[in-house]
Amino acid sequence: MEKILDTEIQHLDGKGLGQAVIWRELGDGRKKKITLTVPNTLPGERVRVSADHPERKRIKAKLEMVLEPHPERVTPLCPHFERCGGCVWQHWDYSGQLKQKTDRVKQAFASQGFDPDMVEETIGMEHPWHYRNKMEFTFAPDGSLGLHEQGNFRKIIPLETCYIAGKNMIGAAMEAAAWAKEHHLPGYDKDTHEGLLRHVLVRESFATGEIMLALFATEPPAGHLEKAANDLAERITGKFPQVKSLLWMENRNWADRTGAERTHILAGRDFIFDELAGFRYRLWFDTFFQTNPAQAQRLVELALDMARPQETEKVIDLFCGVGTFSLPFAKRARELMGIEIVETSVQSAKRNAEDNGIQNAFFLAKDARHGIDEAIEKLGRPDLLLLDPPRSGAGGKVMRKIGRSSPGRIVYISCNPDTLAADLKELVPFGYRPVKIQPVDLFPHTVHVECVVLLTREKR
Ligand SMILES: C[S@@+](CC[C@H](N)C(=O)[O-])C[C@H]1O[C@@H](n2cnc3c(N)ncnc32)[C@H](O)[C@@H]1O
Repeated sequence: MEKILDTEIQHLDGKGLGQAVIWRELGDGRKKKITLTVPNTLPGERVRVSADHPERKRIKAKLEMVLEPHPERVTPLCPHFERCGGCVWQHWDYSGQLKQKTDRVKQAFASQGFDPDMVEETIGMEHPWHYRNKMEFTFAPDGSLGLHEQGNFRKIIPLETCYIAGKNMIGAAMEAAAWAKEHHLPGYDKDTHEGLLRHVLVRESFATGEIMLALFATEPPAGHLEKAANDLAERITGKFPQVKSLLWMENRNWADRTGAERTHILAGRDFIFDELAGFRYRLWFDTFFQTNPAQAQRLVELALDMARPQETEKVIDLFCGVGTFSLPFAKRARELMGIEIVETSVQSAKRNAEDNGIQNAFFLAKDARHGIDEAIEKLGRPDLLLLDPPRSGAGGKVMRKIGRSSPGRIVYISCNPDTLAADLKELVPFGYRPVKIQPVDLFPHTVHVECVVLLTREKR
C-alpha cells in the first residue's frame, strides 16, 4: 500500500539522508511514531513523499515534491543523481555542505567532553568536481557497465558520466563499456554465477597523467576471447594514450569482488606512477592510495605544518599504508618507523622510500597493536607519533599504548569524527590535549569528512 504524505525534514542521518517523523493513529486513541528516511532532502524542508508500508516503524520514503525548499538547495549537475548512491549531497550548495561537516565534527568532539569551539572551519575545494582518482564500475548481466543504484546492489545504472571522477578515466571506462556491447560479451550474474565480465577499475594520476584500467572477468583473455582482448587493447591505447597499464584480471571467486587469481597485462605495465606532495609512488591495482590527491596534499601539508618535525627527532607513523605521510615526515626527521598491517602496502612503502631517496624510513608489516611495541623497542621514545587509522579508529588498546609511550606530540588523521573523538578521549588521562582540530573536505557531495588533530602533553 502506498501513501502520500506532507511532512518536514528534521535532521540528516549518519548517511546524510533526510529524516522526518510522523505519527500514525492506531484507532484506540494511541499514536505510533514512524521515522521516514527521505533521500535528496535537506533539514527544515517541507516535502511531499510517498511511502510503501506506512505501518512500519522506519520507512524509506520517496521524495515526490519539495514544498518549501532549503535556501541552500541547488540543482544537481549529474543526470544519475537521484538513482546513484555516490553523491548524496549534490542538491546542497557546497558552502552549506562544508558548514554541515564542521557541525558534524563539533558534535562528535562535544559528545566526548571536548570543547567544540576548538574545531576550525572545514577546508573545502576551490573546484569540488572531478576530484576522484579511482573508480570501480560493475557490469550488469546484460553486459552494460555502470554504478550501483542507491540501496539496490542488484541494479546497475548504465554509465553516461560521473562528475566526481577524473574526466579521462571516465572516458576510458566508457570505451570499455562500448567494447563489451559491440562484442556482445555477457556480464556476470551474481545470482547464477554465470557470465564473463564483472568490473572495471580505473585509476588516474592527476600529477603524471597516467591511467590504469583493469577489467575483471571470469575467464582468461585467451582462446575465443583473444580477438576481443586484442581489440580492447587497440581501442583503449589508441584513444587514450595516457593508459599506461591495461589489465585483464582473472577472477572466478564468487565472493571476492575485485581480487584476482591471475593478472594478464594487455598493454603497458602492471602499475602506474603517481605523485603526491613532491614524492613519486607506484600504484598497483590493489594499492590503497588517497582518492582525492589535491586535498590529500593539503592534508600532508597541514600535518607537517602542525607537527613541525625536526631533523633530530624520531617519528612513528602508525597505519602508514604506502607511506603517504611517512616519506614527507622522514625527509624532515632523523628516523621514522612506519607500521602497517597489509604486507603488500609495506613492500610498496619500502620501494617508494627507495624510489624517492629516503634512507631513514623503516617499515614493519604488523598489526598496530603489536607493531607499536616493536617500534618503541627499536626506536626508543618517539618525539612525534602520527596515526591515520581506518574508519573504525585505532581503539582503546592502541591509544593507551600511545599514551604510555609518551610522545612529545601526536598528530591524528581521521576519516571518522566519532571514532576520532572517542580515541582522543583515551589520551586525556595521559595528559594530552588537542591544540588544533582541522576538518578537511576530501569527499565533496558526500557526508564524509577528514580531520587532522594536533595534541600536545601538558606538563605535570
Ligand atoms: C586510512 S588508511 C591510511 C594509510 C596512509 N596513511 C595513507 O594516507 O595512504 C589506513 C591504513 O591502516 C591499515 N590498517 C588497518 N588496520 C590496521 C591494523 N590493525 N594495524 C596496522 N595497520 C592497519 C590499512 O591497511 C590502511 O593502509
